[in-house]
Amino acid sequence: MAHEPTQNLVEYCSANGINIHTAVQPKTVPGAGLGVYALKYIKSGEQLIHVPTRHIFTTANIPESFLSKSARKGIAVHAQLAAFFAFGSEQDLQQYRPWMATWPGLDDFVETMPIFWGYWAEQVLDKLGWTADIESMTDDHLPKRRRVSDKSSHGHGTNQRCIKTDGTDSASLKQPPFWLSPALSGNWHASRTLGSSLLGVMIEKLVGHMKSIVEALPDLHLIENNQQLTKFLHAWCQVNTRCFYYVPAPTSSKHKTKTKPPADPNEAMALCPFMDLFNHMAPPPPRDTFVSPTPNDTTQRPCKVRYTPTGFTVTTDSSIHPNHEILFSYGAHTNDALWLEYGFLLPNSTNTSDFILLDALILDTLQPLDESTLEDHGYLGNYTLHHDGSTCYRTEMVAWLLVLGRAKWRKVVEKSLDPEKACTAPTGKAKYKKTIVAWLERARGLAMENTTLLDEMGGDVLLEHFGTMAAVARVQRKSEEEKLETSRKRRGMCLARWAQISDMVERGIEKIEAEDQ
Ligand SMILES: C[S@@+](CC[C@H](N)C(=O)[O-])C[C@H]1O[C@@H](n2cnc3c(N)ncnc32)[C@H](O)[C@@H]1O
Repeated sequence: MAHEPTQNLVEYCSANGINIHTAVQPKTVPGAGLGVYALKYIKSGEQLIHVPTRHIFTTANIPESFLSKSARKGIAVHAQLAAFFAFGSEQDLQQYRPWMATWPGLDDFVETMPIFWGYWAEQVLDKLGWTADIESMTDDHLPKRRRVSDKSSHGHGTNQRCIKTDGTDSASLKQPPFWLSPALSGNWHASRTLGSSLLGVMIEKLVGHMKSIVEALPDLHLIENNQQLTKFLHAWCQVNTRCFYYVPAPTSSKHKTKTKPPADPNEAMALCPFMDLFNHMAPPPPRDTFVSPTPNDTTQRPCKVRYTPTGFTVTTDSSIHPNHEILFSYGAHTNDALWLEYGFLLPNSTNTSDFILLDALILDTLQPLDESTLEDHGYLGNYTLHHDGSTCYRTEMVAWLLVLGRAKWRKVVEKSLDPEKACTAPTGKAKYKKTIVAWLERARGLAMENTTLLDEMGGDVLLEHFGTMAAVARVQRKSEEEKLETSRKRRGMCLARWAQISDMVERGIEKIEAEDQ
């Protein structure tokens, strides 16, 4: 009987001096691909894994025959790693195959990561200069109907007919649609947009990476050939979701000083066998340093990951019970960031790092002079509502501006006074509360509206908004039924996020209403 990929990986690790605790086993986690489980009770402080430095994969492991030193200049580490795992020669990749065999398939990313969907996918292809003409040279087997991207304008040249996703033939979407959460799309579906969006930033990064690879390795035909383009995107997502922050230790004992980390932390990227199998849990609040945990404290905490000159070490930071999943923390990320970068949402209640941005809703209610006053004092924008319903200090300061008036508010800020104490009007606090509640009620209304609109989407409209990036769809060749099913799943993720946003907003309203007058 053929070995399971996870069993092969364990054997590969053991043969290569990668030390794995005997009570640790990778296995499938419903809804999360593979994960790592405890077979037996594991105490807090036990070492689970040690990966020697020679098995940490960095750009130093990419052979020059694939990418010369001079060609690497100006190519992000992320892009170099992705290109190697996508297009390295079989001879070079062979040694990593038992490890790579445990990585997720293309569908896992394409289904869950919004960069592959609808409007956003079109943005990627447009920025890459992916065109129907190039497309038709490489994909002759495709039915004509699905190759339409004729760019012919209808009437005023604003409504290009253009299929860049696997949806139906339709007018391409000109505005970022609201259906993702506001932080991802930059759009609350209110009159103001948020300006920047997490997804927009990711698209710029991806496109920049791809263009640099096209320049360095033109023979790959990365843009002209859908297979190649898809292969790169797949590897890019593997690297994005599996990398670790890593700065090499000094190479000799003579050079004891630590290697200087790169200015851009994204350049300190490495991949690491087995360690990339751990799923994420939100980081718990920091422990009170003066109180040691009680012996019967059973709260599970993420493992500690440390880099020492000999390699990476993973140690438990709490006891783990048999058959429980052992987890890492990928950092204090909002659910929007987890969705964008990793393609999943944590249940609202478990992500204490979650928050949403209220900027568009708050700025909508301000006069231009209010905005310039806030800007002059460094309070313009970045207004957050946290997962527990608390609003940030910046939001509160805007509410106080509307209560106190500009002149008094300026004095409060310049003299670092407490605005509540500085407010002499008897109805001041009530007005302050009412202002914040009004913003949150607007958020509640939009969340409900957007949910209803999403719920009502069906058939072709659903495919148009949630279709897969055309270049990728042409490689996947899913049936119409499968495409619709995938679109429904994606819509389901959006609905789940809007439900989380609604819950946060409800908690916010309850919290502010419960405050003393
Ligand atoms: C570093 S990999 C972890 C191993 C991965 N599950 C696998 O099958 O190879 C990160 C990916 O795991 C999944 N993941 C991690 N934590 C998760 C969680 N708490 N819930 C759902 N999926 C999770 C996401 O697909 C993410 O992109």
